[in-house]
Amino acid sequence: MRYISTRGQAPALGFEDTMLTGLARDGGLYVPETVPTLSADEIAALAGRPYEEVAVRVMAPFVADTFDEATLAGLVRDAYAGFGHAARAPLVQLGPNHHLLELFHGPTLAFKDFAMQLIGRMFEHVLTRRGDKVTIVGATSGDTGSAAIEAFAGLDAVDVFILYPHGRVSEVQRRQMTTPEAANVHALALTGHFDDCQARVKDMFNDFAFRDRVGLAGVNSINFARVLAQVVYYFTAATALGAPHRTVDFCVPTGNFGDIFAGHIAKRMGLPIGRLIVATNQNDILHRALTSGDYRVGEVAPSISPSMDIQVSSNFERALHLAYDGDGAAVAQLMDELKAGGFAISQGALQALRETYQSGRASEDETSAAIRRTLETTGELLCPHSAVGVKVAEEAMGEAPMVTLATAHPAKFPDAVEAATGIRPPLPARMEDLMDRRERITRVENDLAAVEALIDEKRAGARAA
Ligand SMILES: Cc1ncc(COP(=O)(O)O)c(C=O)c1O
Ligand SMILES: N[C@@H](CCOP(=O)(O)O)C(=O)O
Repeated sequence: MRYISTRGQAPALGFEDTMLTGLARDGGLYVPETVPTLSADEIAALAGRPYEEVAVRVMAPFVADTFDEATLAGLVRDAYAGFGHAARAPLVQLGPNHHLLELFHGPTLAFKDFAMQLIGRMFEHVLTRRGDKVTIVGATSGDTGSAAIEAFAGLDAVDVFILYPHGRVSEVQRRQMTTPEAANVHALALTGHFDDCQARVKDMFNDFAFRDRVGLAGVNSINFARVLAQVVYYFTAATALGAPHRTVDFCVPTGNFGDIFAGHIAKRMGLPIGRLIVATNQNDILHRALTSGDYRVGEVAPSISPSMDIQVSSNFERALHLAYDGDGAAVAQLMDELKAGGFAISQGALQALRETYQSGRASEDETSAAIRRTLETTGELLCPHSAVGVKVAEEAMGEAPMVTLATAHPAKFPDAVEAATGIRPPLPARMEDLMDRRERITRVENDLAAVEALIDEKRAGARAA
């Protein structure tokens, strides 16, 4: 399996180097050159199987040059052993044809744990074999960062630096990042919003001198390994609802477009997904782009679903690469235009996108109302991101069963949930002292040189200790 850059100018790589490389050297994102398919019989055989078994069946063809099946199975088993639900990603019925896929039973209470718990182990395995060490940099609007810090804390072969937007994540998210004591993990509070954090991370990858000197690696969905691990739950959910004999729709709370792009990969593998519905909050650039064909960046407006407060949606580049039939030069041109504020999607590419994606948005009031309504009608307490998904899904219901992804636990966003319902969701017992733990807060300006200097300083400090 070879992976190629969406911009067509970087060398093709195998899985191992794709995972360790992060951003392609031409600024693009790695995607599989061809997507392996599963036959209808192979998909049918996944129904009712344990999550770990489905994970191995789905991922093995993508990673075969790096992990044999037995090794992959071991990593997968260990990755999900700490999840708080035997099904790992249980389905809960919300209505006659509407199901919620609960993706928040991992250690940091968000869907990011599905990928991060696994790639933490993949990195450790590969780096130990190579005798190598890397510096991971990541950008977070709250959940990627906490999941990465949990997954990589204490590993000898990695230093981790996570940029989060100062004052724009929930207190639980911030404390999950700032209270771990392991010396190799660092949360840096950047003055700005998530797009600034993500832009500085990409700048660091594009600063080849810095990149090569510190051995830069990424764990955002820049890294295709992240997306791959998220493909699995589309299979467990759809087969539980009758696939491959029935088509299933998915509604996905969306920001950086990684989770929904994982659904696109599942569809290309042969899973009969009807519609992939992009659900955005008031930062609705993706909804506007799919509706009008114009992808134009506006101000990031803070919302009660802060993890989706994103305007420059990284993985949309991967969807564009497919929609432009793999034309790297066309994608590179659009990304250049994006630097000046936005771009128009060609008619052909827009049509191709709309064959897979539909979209909707939820305002702040609609999100709160969805939390309240869902509690009253089903007893399920939603986080605000999942509520955005439920609201959009309810408006888009069709003939096929609908699965809305519940991307985080309500206890990560207690203020928004309490404001909507009067109920303040408690943290699980193992985290109940989170609010009493000591925080390490490091501020940094939104400036590439300042961020790189801070990372250099902390790495030097760690080496001296
Ligand atoms: C809770 C939650 N929901 C939804 C999203 C959006 O997912 P994606 O960025 O993959 O579109 C995020 C951020 O990634 C998130 O943390
Ligand atoms: N919502 C995310 C933003 C980063 O997304 P990623 O999937 O590219 O890591 C977060 O919680 O950090």
